[in-house]
Amino acid sequence: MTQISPRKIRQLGLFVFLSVTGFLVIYKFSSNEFTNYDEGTDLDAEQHEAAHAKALDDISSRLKDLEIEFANLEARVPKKYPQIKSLNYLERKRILITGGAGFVGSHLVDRLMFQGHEVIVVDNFFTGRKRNVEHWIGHKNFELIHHDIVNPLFIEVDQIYHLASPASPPHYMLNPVKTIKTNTIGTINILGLARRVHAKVLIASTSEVYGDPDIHPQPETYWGHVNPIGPRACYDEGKRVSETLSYAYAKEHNIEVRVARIFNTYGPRMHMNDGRVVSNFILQALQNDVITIYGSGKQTRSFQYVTDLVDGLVALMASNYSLPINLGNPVEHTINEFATIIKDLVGGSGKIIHLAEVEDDPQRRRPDISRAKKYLNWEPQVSLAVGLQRTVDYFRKELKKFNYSSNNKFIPERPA
Ligand SMILES: O=c1ccn([C@@H]2O[C@H](COP(=O)(O)OP(=O)(O)O[C@H]3OC[C@@H](O)[C@H](O)[C@H]3O)[C@@H](O)[C@H]2O)c(=O)[nH]1
Repeated sequence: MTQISPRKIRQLGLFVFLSVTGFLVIYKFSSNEFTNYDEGTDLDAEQHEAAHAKALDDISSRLKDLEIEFANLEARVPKKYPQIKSLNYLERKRILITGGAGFVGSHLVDRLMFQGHEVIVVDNFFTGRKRNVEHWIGHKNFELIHHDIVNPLFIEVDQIYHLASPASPPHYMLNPVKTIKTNTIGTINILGLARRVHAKVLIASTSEVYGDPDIHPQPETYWGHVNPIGPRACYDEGKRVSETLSYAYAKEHNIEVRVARIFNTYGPRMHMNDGRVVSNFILQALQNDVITIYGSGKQTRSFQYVTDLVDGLVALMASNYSLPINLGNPVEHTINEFATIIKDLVGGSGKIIHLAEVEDDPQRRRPDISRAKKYLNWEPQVSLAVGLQRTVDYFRKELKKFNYSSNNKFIPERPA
């Protein structure tokens, strides 16, 4: 497409503006004449009004045409993109990210785009959002496809990061059958694609495969303690099948798979409606609302900042290590402690309260990251204090946008 400079666009805008104004002046002038002439004739008022209405219709349809023309011209103004590395033909890869418009996916998109690769995002926008990747839309290295991976996909790629699935408990519990389909049929479709085009594939699994663990911290060799018919089963069993499928395809069809078991992750671009503990507590504190702990608050979690996870995912894809690898931050906190950390960081006058506990809520969770350290030379770099501050800043801005369009308080989501 021909590129037009912003200066030329401004000139064209001015031209359109002058044309419309000129048109209106001429119309006014001629309609006065018409009225004057009219006074001296037998034209009745009805004809007179009809003539005016027609002229107005003509003007408004011409204005619409000009608006469309102007929008087309605007679309041709080259967009400013973040600076990316330039890779030669051999180094540059075509990389598919399923769920690439989601929270984690979009940060991975940024990383791979900055590295100079071609990135194709596939998302059904169930929990992903266009605005997470909008800064790349139109870039020659970037493509966004609205597609649900429950349906097969036919494209040519070198690598696939398979991240598509709702990850927050209230979201994956909302439509459990769909969550199972995404993690089973969706994974089959992705592994089938990897097989056809000989792509290396990384499957995003989860710490939830360990269920409510009776081994602590959790090494990858632990087989887990999962309730197969509980409310979380659609996700944790779905991900377990996803892992099983990966190794079955690797064995039977000789494809290269990588499996990341992702522990609790937080950071900017989490949805305000995410419903997980980090976004809920921050949003509650920012709005001087009560901070809602589910159950006793003695359950523990270990939180990793999203860019640390992205480092781990990219290192895992690049590695030769094919068994599952935990990616998480081993610094562990009770949810009670975490509520106090957020309250101290954000301030806010809301009390910390306890609500009913969530069914099958894992009581302890902390990754053993010896494998990641040994095989990927990876460990988290961003402290909780730094990561949380960035996340609080992000949600503060999001709330401002929300309050701009609504005067209501934002109420974070809860599991059903
Ligand atoms: O408002 C809240 C939200 C959550 N919680 C509690 O905080 C803890 C963490 O809950 P979250 O919803 O953030 O996340 P969970 O650890 O239950 O699940 C997560 O685990 C790992 C990831 O792979 C998944 O994305 C997600 O399923 C739980 O004990 C939960 O009950 C609260 O006390 N209050």
